[in-house]
Amino acid sequence: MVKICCIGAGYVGGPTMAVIALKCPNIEVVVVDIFEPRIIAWNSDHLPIYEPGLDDVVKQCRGKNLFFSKDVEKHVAEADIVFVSVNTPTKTQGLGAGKAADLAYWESAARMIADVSKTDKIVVEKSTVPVKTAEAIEKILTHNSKGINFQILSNPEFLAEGTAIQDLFNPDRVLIGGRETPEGKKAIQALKDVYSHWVPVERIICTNLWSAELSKLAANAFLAQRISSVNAMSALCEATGADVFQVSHAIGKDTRIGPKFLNASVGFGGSCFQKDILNLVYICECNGLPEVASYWKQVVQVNEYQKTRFVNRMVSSMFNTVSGKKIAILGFAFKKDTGDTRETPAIGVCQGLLGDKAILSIYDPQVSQEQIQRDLSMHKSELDRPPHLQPASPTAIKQVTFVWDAYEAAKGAHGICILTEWDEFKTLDYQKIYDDMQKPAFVFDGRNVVDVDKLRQIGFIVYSIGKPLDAWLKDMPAVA
Ligand SMILES: NC(=O)C1=CN([C@@H]2O[C@H](COP(=O)(O)OP(=O)(O)OC[C@H]3O[C@@H](n4cnc5c(N)ncnc54)[C@H](O)[C@@H]3O)[C@@H](O)[C@H]2O)C=CC1
Ligand SMILES: O=C(O)[C@H]1O[C@H](OP(=O)(O)OP(=O)(O)OC[C@H]2O[C@@H](n3ccc(=O)[nH]c3=O)[C@H](O)[C@@H]2O)[C@H](O)[C@@H](O)[C@@H]1O
Repeated sequence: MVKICCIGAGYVGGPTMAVIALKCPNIEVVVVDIFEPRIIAWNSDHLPIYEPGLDDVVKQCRGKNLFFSKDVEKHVAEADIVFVSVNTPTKTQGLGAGKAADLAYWESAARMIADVSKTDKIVVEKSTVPVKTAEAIEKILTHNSKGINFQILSNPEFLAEGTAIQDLFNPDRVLIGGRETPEGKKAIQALKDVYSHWVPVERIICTNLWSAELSKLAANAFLAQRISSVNAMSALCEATGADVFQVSHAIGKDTRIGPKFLNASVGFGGSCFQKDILNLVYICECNGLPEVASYWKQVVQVNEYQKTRFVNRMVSSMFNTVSGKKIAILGFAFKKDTGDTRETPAIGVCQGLLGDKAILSIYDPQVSQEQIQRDLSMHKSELDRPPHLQPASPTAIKQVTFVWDAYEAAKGAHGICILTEWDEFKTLDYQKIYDDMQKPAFVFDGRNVVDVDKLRQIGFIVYSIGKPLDAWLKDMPAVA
């Protein structure tokens, strides 16, 4: 029986390995992690991450050919294929701080693989890494290899959170990069054999190592670039009376452009877009390509601008101050159908409002109070670290309360601010909400989920990104 071990039981390692186990009953899959609470949760009825369909997949194979363990070394030693799916956050100190990927967790995993291995292994880069990482990993493995043959493959993951199971069941493509030697080709074939249990062969793309590594960074950069492009247009729409929804629809009908990823928003979030683009920027700079670097950097800068613009719009609409005013924050996760808050635009928006002394009442159906406290009180560099390296208890912020209901959040509020596109926000009883709010009552929709005309009829002053402005907002001072 082929044995797979995956180092890192996070958003990628957990779901990806669960699907491999489900689709390949003849393969034993063990997911290992140094953070014990996560392993305990994977072995319980309350999985550590919320992902539609995941519970079902895990229930079907856990204990049969899918295992979660903290015994990292034992399972790595026994495996034929070792996936490495550990954190690769942005470096916060030293050379390349603020841009380069921090490969410390990857390096320590590689050293451990070299130490404990007694048989030949295929080591698979599942984490998103800078192009040429495989070369460094190869050096670590071969310098300590005691004659063991390691083949390194790059197999970047393209799943999106909230649709991870669907994406894994039916991927647009699986990408495998490897050395172009006979041993490299054999290793590529071994991994291809795993995926071809359920992925049509024409969707399995095999390349050299560097193309696979760079394609992952490029894919995320292209996706984020589309969002920043449409968000840049949203600012122009507000200034001119055009409607960004109509503009997106019109341009998306061009088959060369396509309709996806053209939703204007308060900004993109998630653990990867920003870090991967900054990493790309750093690689360009290191390769003497400053113009290419500054092109991609602009994607992140427009994203920052969009969040600032949103906060400024809120404050200026509400008589240029939100000091002492209650604002209901609906949604904190970086997108719907996940409880993940990494790099969520909600952090920047809430911090902006708190900076102007607002009182926030936050509701999100999947994010815990503790997580929100951490996000609002801890420094970004602390949040990017693996869980076992984060401070245990965050400082509570007095101006923030947490509620488990959108109506409760909005009671007595001056304004509502929608930061995640949860479906339930589309169907709230906005008349009831309006009746319970201070007047004038404002809605700031950072995800374009509400029916603007209907809410204006109720009496709300509505700001919806990239939509023609309410007469009230037009009279307010210009925003950054
Ligand atoms: N979250 C996502 O949707 C996607 C993430 N990626 C990439 O996948 C990688 C992992 O991301 P996530 O799963 O989101 O991170 P995560 O933070 O959810 O999981 C990483 C896990 O690795 C563990 N870990 C770190 N060092 C370890 C070590 N030496 N030994 C054992 N366990 C260790 C941590 O405790 C943590 O549980 C990153 O490189 C990311 O860029 C790629 C595609 C999608
Ligand atoms: O490398 C990764 O981590 C992953 O990053 C993204 O996946 P994810 O961040 O989970 O979610 P997306 O659906 O891409 O959304 C990212 C952010 O962009 C925002 N977004 C998305 C689409 C859009 O049109 N507008 C928009 O503002 C979302 O609300 C969210 O905040 C990519 O879509 C995945 O292919 C990739 O594997």
